[in-house]
Amino acid sequence: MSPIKRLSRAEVRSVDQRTIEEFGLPGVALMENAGRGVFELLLSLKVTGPVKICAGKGNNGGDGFVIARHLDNAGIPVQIFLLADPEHLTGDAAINYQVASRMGIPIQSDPVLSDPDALRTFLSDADWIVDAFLGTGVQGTIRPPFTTAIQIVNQAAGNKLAVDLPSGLDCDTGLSLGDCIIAAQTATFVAEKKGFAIPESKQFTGAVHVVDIGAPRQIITELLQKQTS
Ligand SMILES: NC(=O)C1=CN([C@@H]2O[C@H](COP(=O)(O)OP(=O)(O)OC[C@H]3O[C@@H](n4cnc5c(N)ncnc54)[C@H](O)[C@@H]3O)[C@@H](O)[C@H]2O)[C@H](O)CC1
Ligand SMILES: [K+]
Repeated sequence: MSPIKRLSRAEVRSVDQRTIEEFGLPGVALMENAGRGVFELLLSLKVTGPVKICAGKGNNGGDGFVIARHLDNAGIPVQIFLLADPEHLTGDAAINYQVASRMGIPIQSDPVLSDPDALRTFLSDADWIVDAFLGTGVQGTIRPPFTTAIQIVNQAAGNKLAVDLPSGLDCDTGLSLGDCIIAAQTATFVAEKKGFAIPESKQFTGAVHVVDIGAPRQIITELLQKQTS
């Protein structure tokens, strides 16, 4: 069996950048493929809903908005909790927030988690909880209010699916950055992350699924060849 392809945080973020800058594919197309891939994984996991999307301020949250749109289109009940101010969303995440909002998908936002009980209530009837708080943009120890939000998600009963990586996992070391989502399933984009090779990461990732987001294969091949050279 060929060795599992794994990329570092810097490598996988370069895939995004090179796809957009060298090949000209808009980032929102990558986000669409990412979100669609997670939606299809949820279907394969026999999701019935309600699905609760926990979204952050960056493109990991943006993936969450795409996932919500496809679930809503499929008639599966879905709601979004945004741990950010919608006004502060930018780029592809802002685009997909706007679409989800205009579709009437219920969205509650609380940028500083002023009401933790509202998040507990939001999660209390979840079939699946989708962790779209933080992805490869994380650096350093997890900061409030994500520390409390991650703890509340971990205490909730629903099945957890992490988008790209469990929020709070260092994708290069495979270790927790203080607080980390404990997921049953992780849908990771482009390739497994370097840290997933560390056995300790399994307690956070659960079962890992690689989602192809349509980045040109040359970029990934070059990165993997550099690793072996
Ligand atoms: N090629 C790909 O893999 C694609 C990935 N996509 C998704 O994009 C995210 C990465 O998005 P980015 O906007 O760069 O960052 P995040 O959303 O992960 O987080 C940014 C957010 O987090 C805050 N933050 C940073 N460090 C900390 C910390 N220690 N504690 C708390 N908060 C922190 C920061 O302020 C930002 O607000 C990737 O994971 C994928 O999900 C694309 O959608 C498709 C292509
Ligand atoms: K995540």
